[in-house]
Amino acid sequence: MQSLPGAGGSELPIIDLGGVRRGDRAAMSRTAAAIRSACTGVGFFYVTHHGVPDAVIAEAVAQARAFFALPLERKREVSVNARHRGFNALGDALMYEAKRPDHKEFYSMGLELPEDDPDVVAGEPLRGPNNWPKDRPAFRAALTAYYDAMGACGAELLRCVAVSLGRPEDFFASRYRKRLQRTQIIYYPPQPPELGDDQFGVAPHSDFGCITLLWQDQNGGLEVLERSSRRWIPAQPIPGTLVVNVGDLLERWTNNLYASTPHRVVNRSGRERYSIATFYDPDFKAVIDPRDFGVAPEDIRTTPTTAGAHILGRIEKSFGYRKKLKETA
Ligand SMILES: O=C(O)CCC(=O)C(=O)O
Ligand SMILES: [Fe+2]
Repeated sequence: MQSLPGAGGSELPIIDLGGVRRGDRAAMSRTAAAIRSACTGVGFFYVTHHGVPDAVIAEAVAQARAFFALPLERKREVSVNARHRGFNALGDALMYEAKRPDHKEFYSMGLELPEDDPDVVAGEPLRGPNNWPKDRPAFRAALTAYYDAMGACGAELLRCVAVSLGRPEDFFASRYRKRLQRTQIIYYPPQPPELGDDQFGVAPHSDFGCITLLWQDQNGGLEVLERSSRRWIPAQPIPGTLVVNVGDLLERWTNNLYASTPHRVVNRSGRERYSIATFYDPDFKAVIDPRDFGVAPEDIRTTPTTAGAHILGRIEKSFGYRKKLKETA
């Protein structure tokens, strides 16, 4: 059952992580095969028994709702900084050649590193402490717990991904010692129909990094471009699951074996939609080399890079605030 598309009425595969999390060897090979099939196909799947406690999710969502309900000037007190930490107002993110900026607000956090961390001192981009609202300790606690639990789930998933690519389970661990994991709470106001068909909550895009783990509420609105049919298929909400997808960096790393699939969000529910996206990405200096997965040097399709250079390059292109930061620097 576990790798069958169509399970639970969804058009995307549903993969059960429970066996792997219990250390069951047979489950590992089954799950890795299901992951390989999903990643070479549609590039998206749901995971069940993902191990992130319901209470951790519920508290992060409650804190997200309370944060976005604050007056704009309060949210602007933690406006996004050069390390890509903090609040982005409506209109701050423009995907690719989209006509209009995304109709969403979001708040980003990452790995909490002190100012005296050697990589922070050395000026490694995107590194440093988070940009926490001052008077909201419960917000910080909830998001930190969520970040850590999602990080554990991401590590578990990548053990399966490693096996799915014929590598030892711990292949990714040495590339994730100081991970560039970014977690974003996202708020999509109800989208008035008069905004038109070229207005999106998130315009069509593919994700920058290796894998994304998404919690979404019950309102729906995420759609995935199925390449074979050129059809946008809904990633309908399924309680108790996360939606997982391959990003551009893993596509590049696997020399296009795994598919980083375009997706988009339109919140037509008439209600407020909340989601939490976790981009579970490697160390800044991690080398992205398809030879890791047995690709012959003459077959490699892209130039070598590091995770940090790739992700930073994509962030620079997608967020208008970075241009403003440079102008005022
Ligand atoms: O909110 C969602 O459902 C998806 C968000 C997304 O695709 C992204 O932030 O990259
Ligand atoms: Fe995305």
